[in-house]
Amino acid sequence: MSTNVDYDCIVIGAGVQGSFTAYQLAKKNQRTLLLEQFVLPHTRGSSHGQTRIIRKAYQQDFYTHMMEECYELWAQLEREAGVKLYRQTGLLVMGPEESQGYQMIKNTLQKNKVPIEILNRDNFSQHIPNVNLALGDGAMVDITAGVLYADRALKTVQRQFEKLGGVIRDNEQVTDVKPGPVVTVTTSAGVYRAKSVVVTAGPWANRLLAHTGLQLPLTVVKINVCYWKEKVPGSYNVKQRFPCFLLTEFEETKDIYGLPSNEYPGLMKICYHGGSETNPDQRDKTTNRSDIDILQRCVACCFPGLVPEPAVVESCLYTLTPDHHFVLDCHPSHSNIVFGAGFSGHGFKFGPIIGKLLCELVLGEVPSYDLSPFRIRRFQDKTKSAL
Ligand SMILES: Cc1cc2nc3c(=O)[nH]c(=O)nc-3n(C[C@H](O)[C@H](O)[C@H](O)COP(=O)(O)OP(=O)(O)OC[C@H]3O[C@@H](n4cnc5c(N)ncnc54)[C@H](O)[C@@H]3O)c2cc1C
Ligand SMILES: O=C(O)[C@@H]1CCCC=N1
Repeated sequence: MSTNVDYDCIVIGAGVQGSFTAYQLAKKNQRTLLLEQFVLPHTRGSSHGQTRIIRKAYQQDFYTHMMEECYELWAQLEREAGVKLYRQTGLLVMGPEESQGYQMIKNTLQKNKVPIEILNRDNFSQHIPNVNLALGDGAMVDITAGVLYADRALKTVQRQFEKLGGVIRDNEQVTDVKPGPVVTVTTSAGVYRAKSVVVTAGPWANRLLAHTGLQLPLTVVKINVCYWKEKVPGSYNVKQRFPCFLLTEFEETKDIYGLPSNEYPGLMKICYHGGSETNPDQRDKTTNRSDIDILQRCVACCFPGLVPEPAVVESCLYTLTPDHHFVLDCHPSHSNIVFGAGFSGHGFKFGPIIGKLLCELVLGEVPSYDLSPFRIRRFQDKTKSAL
């Protein structure tokens, strides 16, 4: 080990993005430290919970392209660790047939030859029982989509990182980051020096980046994670191959999405893709339930086999960018500080590819994908740099 650094790289934040980045760095023989402020596993950020949707159904080609490789990377991790992380269920996409959002998803899937099934009003209920297709809505199924076992995935990638010689220190909050050719990271327990640092701090990203003189246009919102009881147990169950779903519009508001009942017996997860702004350290002090009113109307209208009142409500955080695209970049003044932030409520499925891309940025390699949709220069006047 060289005398003036403790690690080649320090990754700050052990959510899905930091954990995959640390794992990729260790695979490239980088001596890597992964720091986490809470005791692992925890439920205070964005990566907790048992399930997430994985899909290629996106409006933008660039996400669909990244997902092609990402499915392979998930499968590779499953093989390496000998665990099952993905279950194919398909994703039912419903939305006003003529709307731009619905048509853009359909075009992207067709253009990229993703296997899909278009359903019409006559064969819909035969394929998808217990769901009402709203008048004027179209329906299609992204066949290869499914469920990722999120908590298990996080634990698995962290264990694989440690097997590669990586070090995880949890219950250790980063309190300062001093930029320079060698970056000095101060925590609640000590001081570490590294050639480079990756900030993957989720809802706390701006708090960390402030030490480096950078602020991104990020908004943190609290999501009410709602579970709905099946009237007939099993009718929306993953074992019955009930699909995940995405409703691109309901009452002209944001998307609504759901996953088959799985983690809690007899309860299906259905959430509104939005929430109210919060301070991540005060998450439980604020409760806005206006989204739950919308969800109740949606459940009553489209899911007649569910009790239209949530049986369980949990909390999770989104960190939103203005365009809802991720931020993957190097610090404008310190190229050895790399960050991944603003995953805008849809980043989990991309974990393996985000890890690969952030690792490439650390190593100064040409990124495997065009990063222009994710660079900070797109924000122009919204990015505050004190340097
Ligand atoms: C309800 C909900 C449903 C979702 N559904 C989907 C889905 O179906 N499919 C999908 O692909 N995505 C989904 N997402 C989005 C996805 O879960 C997130 O994009 C992803 O988890 C973000 O991960 P992250 O690593 O950036 O953040 P986090 O998981 O929040 O990780 C950041 C970590 O940094 C740590 N940290 C912060 N500051 C410090 C510090 N100073 N010192 C040390 N550690 C620090 C935090 O404690 C935290 O552990 C959903 C999100 C939510 C909330
Ligand atoms: O990322 C996902 O697939 C889910 C569903 C759509 C909205 C956000 N998260």
